[in-house]
Amino acid sequence: MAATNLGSTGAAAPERESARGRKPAPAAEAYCASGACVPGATEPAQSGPEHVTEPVAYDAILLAGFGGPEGQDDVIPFLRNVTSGRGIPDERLEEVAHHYRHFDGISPINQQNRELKAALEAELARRGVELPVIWGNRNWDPYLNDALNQANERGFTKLIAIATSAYSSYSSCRQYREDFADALADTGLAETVQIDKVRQFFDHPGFVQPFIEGVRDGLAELERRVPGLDRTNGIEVLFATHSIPSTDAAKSGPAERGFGEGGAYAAQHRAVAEVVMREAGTSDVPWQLVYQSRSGPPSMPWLEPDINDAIAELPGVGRKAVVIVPLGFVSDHMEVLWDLDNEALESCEEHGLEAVRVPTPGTHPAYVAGLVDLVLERVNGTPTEERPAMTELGPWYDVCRPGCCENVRLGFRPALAGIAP
Ligand SMILES: CC1=C(CCC(=O)O)c2cc3nc(cc4[nH]c(cc5[nH]c(cc1n2)c(C)c5CCC(=O)O)c(CCC(=O)O)c4C)C(CCC(=O)O)=C3C
Ligand SMILES: [Fe+2]
Repeated sequence: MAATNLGSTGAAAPERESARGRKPAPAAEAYCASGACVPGATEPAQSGPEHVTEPVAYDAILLAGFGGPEGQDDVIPFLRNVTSGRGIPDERLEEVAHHYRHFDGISPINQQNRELKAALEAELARRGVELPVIWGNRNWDPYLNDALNQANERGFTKLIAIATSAYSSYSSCRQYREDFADALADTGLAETVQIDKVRQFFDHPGFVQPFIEGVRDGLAELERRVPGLDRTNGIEVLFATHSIPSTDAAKSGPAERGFGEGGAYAAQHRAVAEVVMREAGTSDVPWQLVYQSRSGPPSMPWLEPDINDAIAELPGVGRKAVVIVPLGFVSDHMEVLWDLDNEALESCEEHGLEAVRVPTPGTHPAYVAGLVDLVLERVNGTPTEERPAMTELGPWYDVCRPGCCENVRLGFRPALAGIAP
């Protein structure tokens, strides 16, 4: 999270272990579970379909979250899990811990995922879809391993995963895929359980709709608060997302598609922001994409500008009010509560700017229904041209392309739901 400095202690690309201290899965069978594999082949497939357009009889949905601490005693063990393999001493972790300490050591993220799970179950029931939802986290209890053991006990062998993360990058896509492979290896289920994953949903209407409503309502609220506010000059819409190391950004998305600086990660955010401004009927209002929550050593370049630096510039160009849109986030977790509602809103106050922060999708009915649509797309094998996507970049891949979202700093780990590099 913001203003921390968590460089590793220097060991270059250390051998990574899972949070549970086991070695990663061997590659071949891991790739086969993605459906991208040639039957009988011993080497991972080098090519395969972008979209799976054959129906698949899934047994259950795997809701994969980030995980967060739920009490003061959980905080350091949780941070050790998140930073596992980077050799960061506990004293440095305490710097990050103070955000969590401030909220009694409780991240809201697990409760938000419990609520999302319940909302998904209700929507599935409403539509008569008989797919149970199993929830597991990358970094905290209930872990992905627990979810897979539970799936196995219930006799489920084909799982369709939803990761609570919308865009393409190492942290927001590939790391989930790697952790699926690790969890199958840890639980000894790599031979029996198949995990596929729904496409990244940054431009799915269900994810975008809540932001469209949020921008519309946020602007109306500012116009109420500041009489005579000039929309074309007085307001700035700041689309905020998690900063990532520039090297990760450059590697985000399939290697063969040139997305320019910031890679697919920045391109997807820019494209969605444009759609939101158009659909909210606010194309006359100035906007920009800004980044938050950087960590790592200052010597390492991360995506910029930082939201607080961007805010500081606004009074100089005549802005009196700001709409902050947490475009990179699916729920009001710590990054939103601390880095936006605490730090960014404080920056606005310091610079004399009226500000509103619009809601994240959370359990918005459109978002929940959209996630169910994404699952049904895979159950039914929906043809590419029938898949909704609000930007020209999508509909994104069901099966990630070779080398997609690789992490050059941490090195290669096998991943599910993709084709081998
Ligand atoms: C793109 C992105 C998302 C959005 C996509 C998604 O939603 O998945 C995201 C989400 C989240 N990140 C979270 C927490 C943390 N992220 C960390 C570290 C990092 N995140 C990164 C990126 C992202 N992170 C990166 C590049 C690092 C540096 C690691 C490295 O060098 O490779 C650290 C370690 C300390 C630090 O470095 O600050 C923590 C504690 C929580 C939980 C919040 C809660 O508890 O409510 C959530 C949802
Ligand atoms: Fe993070």
